[in-house]
Amino acid sequence: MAADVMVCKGLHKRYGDVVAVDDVGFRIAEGETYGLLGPNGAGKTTTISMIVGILERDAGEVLLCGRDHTVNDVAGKALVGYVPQELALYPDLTGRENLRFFASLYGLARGAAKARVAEALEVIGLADRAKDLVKEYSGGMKRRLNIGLGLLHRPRLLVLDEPTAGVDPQSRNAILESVERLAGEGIGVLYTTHYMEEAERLCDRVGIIDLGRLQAEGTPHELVGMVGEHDRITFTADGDPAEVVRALEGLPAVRQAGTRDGVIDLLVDDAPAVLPRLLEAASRAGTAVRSVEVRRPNLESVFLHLTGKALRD
Ligand SMILES: Nc1ncnc2c1ncn2[C@@H]1O[C@H](COP(=O)(O)OP(=O)(O)OP(=O)(O)O)[C@@H](O)[C@H]1O
Repeated sequence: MAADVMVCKGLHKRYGDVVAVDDVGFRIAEGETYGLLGPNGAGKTTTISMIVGILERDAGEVLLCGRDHTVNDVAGKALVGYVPQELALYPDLTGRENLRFFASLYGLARGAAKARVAEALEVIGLADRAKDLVKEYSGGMKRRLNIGLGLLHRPRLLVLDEPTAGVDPQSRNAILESVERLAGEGIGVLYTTHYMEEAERLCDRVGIIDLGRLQAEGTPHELVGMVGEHDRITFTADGDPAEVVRALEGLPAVRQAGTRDGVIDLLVDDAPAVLPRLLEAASRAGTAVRSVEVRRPNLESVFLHLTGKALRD
């Protein structure tokens, strides 16, 4: 089993009367991408700020690669690459100059700095724009460069706070691909987002946070299984919908069948597996299916189920 790069337990933070984080704990292994998913104000940024050691915790524990990590732990900070939501770039320098400057802050020697800067530019897909001034970059390119800054010292844990919020589709894809590549190289990734499609694509495990508490945790598949919802298939077909329903409702995988505004509506166990048999049965009953729509429960349904809220409010 891969070793843990980060373990936190019992994290707690209060701002006056507001309990921002309440007894949060989870672990991230080498090469694992962990998604912290929650709506605005859920406590994501407060949690990661305590993990990276820029915010004092009221209670709890953070271990990075097995060592206790606090705000005063300078050596521990070398294990973490933190990419905040806000950009920390010099607009009048080029992309490469920004990276070089931050490499010098990390105390990297000239030769090593050059190699790490080239490596970071490649991972974030900006090698061909490295000579351009950052003020001429798009918002998404700036975000990518911001991620590059967090990689220069080769951290064991990369913490990304909503890295794709408000970026164009091309940069979003470049960011997701970079994360996949870094995790493939063994870096542990902590990723916060409102976008459940990103969590479904990237994250090995997801923690759902709301009102400062972890409401559930698991692989996307486990979480979706927890809700216990069925897949839904809706058909439009020629002929009498009631007759089509009669032909389909006896099939073993069909949990429920009915009609709604002339549309046939089925709840089934495993839509992709059962769909060919349904189409066959419909055709045997003499109906031509005109359209089919399949909807499967996803992290959004889990979130709604647990909190009664949509992820993006
Ligand atoms: N410095 C602060 N002072 C007072 N309250 C704060 C402070 N920082 C955060 N909070 C409060 O703590 C709660 C959690 O905020 P946090 O920023 O951690 O949420 P979040 O999940 O990161 O939200 P977002 O998705 O909007 O970034 C919120 O109610 C917020 O208003």
